[in-house]
Amino acid sequence: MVGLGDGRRPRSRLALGRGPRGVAPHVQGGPPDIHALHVLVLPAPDRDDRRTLKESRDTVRIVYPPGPRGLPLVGNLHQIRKDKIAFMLETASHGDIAHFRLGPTDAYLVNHPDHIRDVLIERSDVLPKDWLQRKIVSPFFGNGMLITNGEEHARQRRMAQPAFHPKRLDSYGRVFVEQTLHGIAGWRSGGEYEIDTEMLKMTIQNVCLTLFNADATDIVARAAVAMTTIMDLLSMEFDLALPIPMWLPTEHNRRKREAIRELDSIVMKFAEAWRKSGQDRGDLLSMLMLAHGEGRGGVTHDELRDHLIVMFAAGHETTAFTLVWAWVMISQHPEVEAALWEEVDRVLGGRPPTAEDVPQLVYTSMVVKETLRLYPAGWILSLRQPGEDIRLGGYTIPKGSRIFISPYVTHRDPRYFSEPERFRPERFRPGLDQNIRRGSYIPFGIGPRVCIGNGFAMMEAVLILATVAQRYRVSLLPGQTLVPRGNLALRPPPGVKVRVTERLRSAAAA
Ligand code: HEM
Repeated sequence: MVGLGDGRRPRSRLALGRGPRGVAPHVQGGPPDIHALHVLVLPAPDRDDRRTLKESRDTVRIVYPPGPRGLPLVGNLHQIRKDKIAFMLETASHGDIAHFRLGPTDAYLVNHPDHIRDVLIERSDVLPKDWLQRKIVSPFFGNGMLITNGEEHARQRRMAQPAFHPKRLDSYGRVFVEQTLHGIAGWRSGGEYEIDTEMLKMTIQNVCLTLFNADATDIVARAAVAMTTIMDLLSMEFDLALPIPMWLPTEHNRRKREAIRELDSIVMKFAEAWRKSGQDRGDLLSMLMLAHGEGRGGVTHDELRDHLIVMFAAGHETTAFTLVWAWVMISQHPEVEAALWEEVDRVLGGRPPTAEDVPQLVYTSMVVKETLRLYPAGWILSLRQPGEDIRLGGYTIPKGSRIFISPYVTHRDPRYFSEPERFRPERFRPGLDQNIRRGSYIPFGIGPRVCIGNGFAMMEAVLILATVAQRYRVSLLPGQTLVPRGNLALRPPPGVKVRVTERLRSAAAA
């Protein structure tokens, strides 16, 4: 018997924070028609996976780690569909490696920092991104960097890397601040705003101006709607473990196609504009366009589209949602708000920040890091799928199974973060942050697939927070229930309402 108890810990030690044993106080649902469809056409693993899983079971007696009980045929899909976040929290309470089923397929939630490092770093060569997930998102991401594996992934990553070089990031700082100032120029003291919309406007502009040298003013609203539609539809397919073939004439597919067309036309217009000017501006789009051209060993039209879509999609919502949660947390924690104001006033002395100020904005960075701990936009990493049977934490994980890692879950584990539900930026105070166990804090992932936009996002979030906090108090309007939605990204509910008050006035009133 392979160590059944390995790494297991008592259920009661995981503070769940979304109601008893992780059951969220709300229930999310999808349309029942698709669920019915799922039971009928639940996708089996592709032919190769089926063969190898059977081989694995014949040769190795599989001992499953503990996990939540599922139903015949659907496994645990019905629970995942009901509330994914609650399901993952509950699953983690079974142990460091917990087993569940996505229909006929074995799935594992890996929730120990050492095993997480094993999966994402040490064994990453035999743990590529999962085929089902790739199939679901490929109508949108094409063959872009988020979903490719092996040499193709390494090639795409090399191509994009120069756009994220620290020297380039410094030059992006000016854009981040200018766009924030531009965004808040229209604010009225005492006015009420939807902070998610405000943050999305800024981050969409930032990604377009820095990486594509393109002004996105006119497309912000359309892009945000199309992104939400796509993310909701793809997320629904994930919940059902069911890639809905694009040729099926369903309403779901019509909406998906329309939203993809909208975003395609947005990013390809950037490419057209570049073509007209033909100027190398040193941005990502210029690099791709100069390498563009079939037969020249450069990127093809499809590759260009896929690169642009991946960067556009991965590069704005994640940071915007992080900032929304940061404002929610700041407005609920007066001591954090006071420390933030003290820092921006002291370091900036009333002038707008620059990239050079970021190292001095220590507390502001701590606020961003703590926000990313409690509300990591990438709340579940892309699923990994062993290319061979692997041993992990005393168990054999068969080839073809699915491996889940959830920063949201690990970041709330009291073994690695004391009082995990409390918002305490202090844990990231330089010096203290060395106590954080490696592999337990992974908002950007780790290893060869770590977020390429990590430095971009941190600088952007710190500069936006500092620029706004310098001028405005952002207060959450009462009467809102803010339960995070475990979509592809961790989304705040739409329309988070705040009141903004000019800092000088609010100080006088205090
Ligand atoms: C707070 C903001 C962000 C968060 C929390 C975040 C989170 C993540 C995570 C967790 C991954 C790894 C997924 C995995 O291992 O499965 C990832 C990958 C990626 N991110 Fe980000 N991200 C953020 C911002 C950005 C930005 C600003 C960009 C680009 C401008 C970006 C582009 C990418 C790309 C292209 C990948 C795929 C990298 C690869 O597979 O090699 N992200 N991100």
